[in-house]
Amino acid sequence: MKFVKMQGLGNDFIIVNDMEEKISLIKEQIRLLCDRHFGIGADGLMLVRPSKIYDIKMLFYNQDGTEAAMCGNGVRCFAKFVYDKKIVKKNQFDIETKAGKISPEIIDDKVQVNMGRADFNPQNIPVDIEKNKIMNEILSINGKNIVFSSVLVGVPHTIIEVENLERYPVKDLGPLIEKHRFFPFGTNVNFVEALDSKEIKMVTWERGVGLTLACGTGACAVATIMREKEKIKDRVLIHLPGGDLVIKFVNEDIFMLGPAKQVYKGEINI
Ligand SMILES: N[C@@H](CCC[C@H](N)C(=O)O)C(=O)O
Repeated sequence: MKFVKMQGLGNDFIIVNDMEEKISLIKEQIRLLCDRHFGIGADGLMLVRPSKIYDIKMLFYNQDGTEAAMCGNGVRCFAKFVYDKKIVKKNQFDIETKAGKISPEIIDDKVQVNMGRADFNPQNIPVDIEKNKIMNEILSINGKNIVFSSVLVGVPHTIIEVENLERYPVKDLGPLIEKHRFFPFGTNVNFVEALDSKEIKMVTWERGVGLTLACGTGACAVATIMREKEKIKDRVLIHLPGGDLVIKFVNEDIFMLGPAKQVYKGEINI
């Protein structure tokens, strides 16, 4: 199988042009391909498929082989891949994903993506709490009360504001919150330190992966919740361990701007 390895802020992906490869991968194969010791190594894998409704279709799988509806850093890499390989021959186009239409624009070595609107409806996220919005709710873990907010940006995200990101037990709490009973399909968990009204520092414990260097949908979710709390306005610079993303709002649409780079290409027996 031919593949390309790409990364967006260190969130790394295997991309397979399935219009040429025509493969069907089972969960265990995806897990093995993403394994950093026994496979290629990646946070996720994407398949390029033809679309009947938009310019191209993206299928996304996490490192553990589970499918996710969307991936923000992934979609930038995917867009750069299909544009560079001339699979799509225009610099602004529409991608069919399981989270609906996602519209990227290639701007030099960066990709700006219209990620659509965030969904606050707890039934859609989903979160098992009977409220209209999940803002500043409390969950208890090991006797510790944690204040959280949740939103759907293609995939479920939970946001926890902390005073000092470096000192917060992200690795201990991340997996416990990811699988907390409030979240029937699990959740990505974003730990956030607000620097001021224009800059935010964050780190994400990703559902189906663990700690990653960056999360694009996570950055959009964090910006959405911080805007809802009136802590930021319509534009914010987000610092993630792998680098920076700019998130801005045009009306209620979320735009994400960031890099996407090919690391190498190769061939592997599956
Ligand atoms: N890395 C991603 C999110 C990928 C999906 C996520 N792990 C999930 O299962 O929801 C991003 O950049 O958005």
